Amino acid sequence: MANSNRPSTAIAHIYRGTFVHATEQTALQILEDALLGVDTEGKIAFIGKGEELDKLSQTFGFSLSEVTQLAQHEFFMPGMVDTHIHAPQYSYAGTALDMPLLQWLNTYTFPVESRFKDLKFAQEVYTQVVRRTLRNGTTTACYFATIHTDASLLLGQITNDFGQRALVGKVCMDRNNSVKHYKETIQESQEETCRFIAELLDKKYPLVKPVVTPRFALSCTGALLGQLGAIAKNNNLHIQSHISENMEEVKLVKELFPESESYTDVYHKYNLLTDKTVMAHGCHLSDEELNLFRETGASLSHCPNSNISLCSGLLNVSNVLKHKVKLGLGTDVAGGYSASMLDAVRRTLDTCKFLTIQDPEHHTLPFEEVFRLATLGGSQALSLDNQTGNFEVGKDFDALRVNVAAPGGPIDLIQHEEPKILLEKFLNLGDDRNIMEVYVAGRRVVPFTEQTAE
Ligand SMILES: Nc1nc2[nH]cnc2c(=O)[nH]1
Ligand SMILES: [Zn+2]
Repeated sequence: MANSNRPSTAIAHIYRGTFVHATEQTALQILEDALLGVDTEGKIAFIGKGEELDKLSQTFGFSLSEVTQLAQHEFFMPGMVDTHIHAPQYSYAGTALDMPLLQWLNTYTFPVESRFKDLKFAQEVYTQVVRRTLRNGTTTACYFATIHTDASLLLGQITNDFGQRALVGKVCMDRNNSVKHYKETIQESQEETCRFIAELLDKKYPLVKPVVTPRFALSCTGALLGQLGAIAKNNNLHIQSHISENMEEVKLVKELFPESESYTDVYHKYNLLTDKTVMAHGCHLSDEELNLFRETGASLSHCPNSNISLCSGLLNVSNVLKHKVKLGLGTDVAGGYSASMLDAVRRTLDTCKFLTIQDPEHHTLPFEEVFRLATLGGSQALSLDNQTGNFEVGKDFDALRVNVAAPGGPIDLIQHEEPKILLEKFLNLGDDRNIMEVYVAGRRVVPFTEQTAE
């Protein structure tokens, strides 16, 4: 018999077990013996209690045999959001960490990135980075590509093929004094950015969007920054860049843009600080600059592995949160040597502890708060929190099925642990062996399918 209250979209999957996620109100909410239904469009249709099974099955029209039951040491958590990662730099991840930022860019980064004119090389590296990040639980990634439009479009295609949610940016830079062949004229940068945006949007990939990407103030003339601000505004697009990562960089920005009051003011002047802007690092921002972030709705991406590896600085996360600036975590491959967001979680906790060692008054973040940053916080930082970030009815089902006791995995369970302890163990000790399945917008994207396998 038809149920008159039945929702119009059919239910495709129902899961029963433990769900952990963050909300606006609580950094960690644990739902034990919960039921979650995903509709045929990949959206969360309902979240209820196990005891409501009969009622829910009638309302939503599914049979009890369709319910997938999680095992004892399993839980679902939201997919993680990498708010800052350089896809081409994956080619040398884990190496070249012996220099500070500006020397590192000139010596390693620019020569490698200039090779991405070669689409075959780009295809190889971009396929590997998308596979690796997905397998490690990154359901959403905000990518820098290179200055090459066609290779950047290819990165968009690869993320779409694998089913990863992504913002993809063709890098813009019309200043480069050290590797002279790796830069554009202002006209090329502007025209190619427009071509990149138009062609990527034309593909109508459901989960992949373009992001306007000035590399950073030192790589761009004021005129280019102004044009990119206008392009973003006219097309209502996301913006990403770097800010205040290292002291030498901050000093040079002051010299290059003497008319601006601060590094943040440089971007603000050129309309690059909006509620769809994410800036990486921000280690050396003043409180006034953080206020400007809050006022404009721009967010920060905290990239602790990179900040430590390149000796750039230590971001005071508590101070950023105190200023109510939106904050997510980023791997910043390859300044950060790990492409795993679990590493970003751990390095975030380490950085807080370094600050507490320096000043015992410094408030160390609980792991629950860092869990929130890696999931909901990241989605907010990318202004994608109406689609992803936690388990709310109406959002897309972006999720990791975690088995803390996965056979052959890195975690030994000695006692009968409660869900909060299982999550803490996974965040501190787990790896991709514990991530049994990854879902993006309701579609299972890990394990890889025949189409996405090598
Ligand atoms: N970490 C990092 N900082 C940057 N600032 C400008 N470009 C880069 C980059 O590629 N990596
Ligand atoms: Zn970066």
